[in-house]
Formats: sequence, C-alpha cells, structure tokens
Amino acid sequence: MIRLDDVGYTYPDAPAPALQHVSLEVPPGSITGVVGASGAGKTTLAKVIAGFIPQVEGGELTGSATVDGRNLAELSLVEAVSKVGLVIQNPFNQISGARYTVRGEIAFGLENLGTPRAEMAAGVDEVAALLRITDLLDRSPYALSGGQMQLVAIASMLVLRTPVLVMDEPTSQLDPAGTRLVFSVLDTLEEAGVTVVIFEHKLELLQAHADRLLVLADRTIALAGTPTEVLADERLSGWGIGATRYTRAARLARERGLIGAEVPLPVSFDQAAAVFGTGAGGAR
Ligand SMILES: Nc1ncnc2c1ncn2[C@@H]1O[C@H](COP(=O)(O)OP(=O)(O)OP(=O)(O)O)[C@@H](O)[C@H]1O
Repeated sequence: MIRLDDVGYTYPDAPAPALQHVSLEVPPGSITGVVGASGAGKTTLAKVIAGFIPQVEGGELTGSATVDGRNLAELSLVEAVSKVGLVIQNPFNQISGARYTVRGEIAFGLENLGTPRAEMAAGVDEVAALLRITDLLDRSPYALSGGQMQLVAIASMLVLRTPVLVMDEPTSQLDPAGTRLVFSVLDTLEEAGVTVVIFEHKLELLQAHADRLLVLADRTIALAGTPTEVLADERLSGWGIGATRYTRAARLARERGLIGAEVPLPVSFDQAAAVFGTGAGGAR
C-alpha cells in the first residue's frame, strides 16, 4: 500500500512548492492512473512515490509518504529502489551507459544486486519476451529507436520485480501497438499482485485499464475516483486535461443536434456504443 498524507514538496531554491497537501492511497495489486496538465507536478509526484525525493533531488518534503508502512524519506536509496521501480519520463536518461548490449543493459540492475548469473539471464529473457524485444537483446542500447529504447527502459525496471512500479509517461515514444502492449503488460503485472502508478495522457487506455484515476491540478490531487467517474467530470478541461475520443465525438454529435443535450456524454467505448445505438463489438 502506498500512502501519502498531506505531502508538500519544494525543490531546492524554488520560490514556490511544486506539491501541496497531497493525500492519496494506492491499494496493493492495483493500477492507478494520474493525469495532469504540463507542469502540474506529475514527475515530482512520481519521484516522491519512488523515494527519489528528497533523497536524490534534495529540497523540502513535508507530510508523510509511506510504502507498506515504511516512511520513504527514512529508507536508504537502495531500500527504496528495491521496493519501488521508477520508469522515468525520458528513456534516454534511464539507460545506464555502462553496458554495450541491450541484454547487459536490462541485466544491469540485477547485476548490481548480486543476482546469480543464471537467474539474471532467465529474468532478462522473460521480460524481453513479455515486451517483445527479444530480437533486440544483442543490439547496442545506443542503436535503438526512441520507442525501442522506451521498451528497454521499462524492461530494465520490470526485471527487478519490485512490488511497486511507478511509470512517468512510459508510452510517450511508442506507437499505438507498443502503447497497447505496455498497457497489456500492466494488466499482467496487476494479476501478479504488482502495484502500478502510471502518469499518462492517453485517457482511453487509462479508462480501460486503470482501477482508479487521480487528477493532479493546482499542485494537489484535485479529483480521485474510478476512471469513468473522473473522466465524466466537467471540470477536467479547466484543469487542462482533454476528454476521451468517445466524449469528443458525442460532444460534436450534440453540437450538430444528433443527440439531445439531456444525454450524458460517454467516456468509454461501451457508453458510446449505448449512446449511438450501435451495440458493442466494433473496433475500439
Ligand atoms: N529541478 C527542479 N527545480 C525547481 N523546480 C522544478 C524542478 N523540476 C520541476 N520543477 C517545477 O515543478 C513544477 C512541476 O514540475 P513537474 O516536472 O513535476 O511537472 P509535470 O506535470 O511532470 O510536467 P510535464 O507534463 O511537462 O512533464 C513545475 O512548476 C516545474 O517548473
């Protein structure tokens, strides 16, 4: 269980806090999505949950952030890293620079933990198969596309098998197929009991895969609920968050008089199918 109670954080020498009064609970074995406009504090919150703040960044953290009852600020970085994996926003920065093959790169964290060689090799093969990058294992980590590098960065965290995984825009470099693959891997992780917090802009996928959705706005959690509840909230556009394609299509249909103003705007495929009367079964 991840629990934040009235967390505030100010970067070193920053004139104002990046986060204020943030309280949240993430139950174990669930997927929580976090959405927010640019600059809302998503990366900052990801680093708090991963224990990188304040350990790595410095600055002033107030309130309490715990994982399984342990205060993150009191864990050593090694302890924090063994509890929470952080997939950072820019995959280029996640690459260690210390290994010449993708295989070595993915194994790097396990190597540092002293994992036996055979176990390490099996772990790397397993995550590579899961993320469909087995054919990249003997390539140089520097000769990859942005999307391939992002999958390698994700693999290098998954292989550590931390009970909690925090992902900061992990699909930003991926094409739609790669993005769907990552979300299906999250479902697999959830089934295996992993707790996932994903900071992401792709609302349709969050709607389909997340158990809960949090909105970060004005430096705090402005709204929390099921994805369907949150995505239907009229305040989202004011917070700089878009709407799902289903909502946008229905809004257009409403403007053109094709559906009445009294019909609630759909946020999901199933709701849209009901509104447009086409039934389920089409392409999503
Ligand atoms: N190292 C830093 N020092 C001082 N201020 C920072 C630092 N990093 C981020 N900030 C500030 O903290 C606030 C939140 O930034 P953060 O990167 O967490 O937002 P974000 O929601 O992840 O944005 P984006 O979607 O653009 O990545 C911003 O006002 C930003 O300018």
